[in-house]
Amino acid sequence: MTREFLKMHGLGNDFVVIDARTEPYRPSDAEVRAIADRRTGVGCDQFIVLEKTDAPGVDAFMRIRNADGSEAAACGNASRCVGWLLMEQSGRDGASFRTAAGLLHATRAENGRITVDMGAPRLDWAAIPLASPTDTLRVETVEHGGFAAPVAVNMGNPHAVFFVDDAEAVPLDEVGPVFENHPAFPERANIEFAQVLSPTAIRMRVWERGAGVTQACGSGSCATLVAAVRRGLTDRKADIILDGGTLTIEWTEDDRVLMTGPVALAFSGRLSAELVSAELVSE
Ligand SMILES: N[C@H](CCC[C@H](N)C(=O)O)C(=O)O
Repeated sequence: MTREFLKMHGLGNDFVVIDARTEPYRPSDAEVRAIADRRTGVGCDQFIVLEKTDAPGVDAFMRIRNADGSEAAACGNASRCVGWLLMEQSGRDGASFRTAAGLLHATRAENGRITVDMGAPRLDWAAIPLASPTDTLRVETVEHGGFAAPVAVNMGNPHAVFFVDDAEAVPLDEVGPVFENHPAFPERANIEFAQVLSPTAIRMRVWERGAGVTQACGSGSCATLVAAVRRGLTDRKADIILDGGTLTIEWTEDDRVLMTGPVALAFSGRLSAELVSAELVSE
């Protein structure tokens, strides 16, 4: 059995997308890792499967898997790509789809960009989650390597946002995994390093849980804006300047986080039967 896929990305954060709404598909961790492999597979940061849902007005359930096979409940860049795909298929200017974190709504924005309402941030220590009761505005237990205590934010997935003077100088490959796997984060965490440039602009680089350094992180950009506002560093709407480009994030007064940015469809293809049953191959 082979599977058609689409290769998409949001600012270089790339995805293999499979529409399994008519033929269910629940790949094993090994299959996901094999498909995500940049030499022997298609290569991607996240593997996205659209699953059938009977909920009225909801077009699909979006299953998110990191390159390491782990499942995540939010992926902002993939949400924009899936929102665009669903709108292209329906001919409508909006799409609603569900993730493990809740219901998302995508709409068209100007210049071919897509806006996704990523919902309300979760700010309580237990919602991040953190290992013990902690002030999420300054998580002291995570201090390491000269980096001041981060802000913890959950956007459906856990994030730790470190504010730094120079984002370019952060040794991501060295400190990323230390913080991702820090015992303060029982479900691990996505790690953002943010340099505030102005009240409406932040330079941010990211080490993603389950994927490592990526060109962009949509949920991480949302978490970064929320963290900056909580610290009084920016306005409630700002541009997040990532390695792969810029996202515009707004934390509205009625507690919704709106993310706007581009989407791209790079190519389509077909997974070989060997790749789809990678578990057999890797045994
Ligand atoms: N690595 C994330 C999932 C992908 C998030 C990112 N690609 C985005 O655009 O939000 C996690 O394990 O929570």
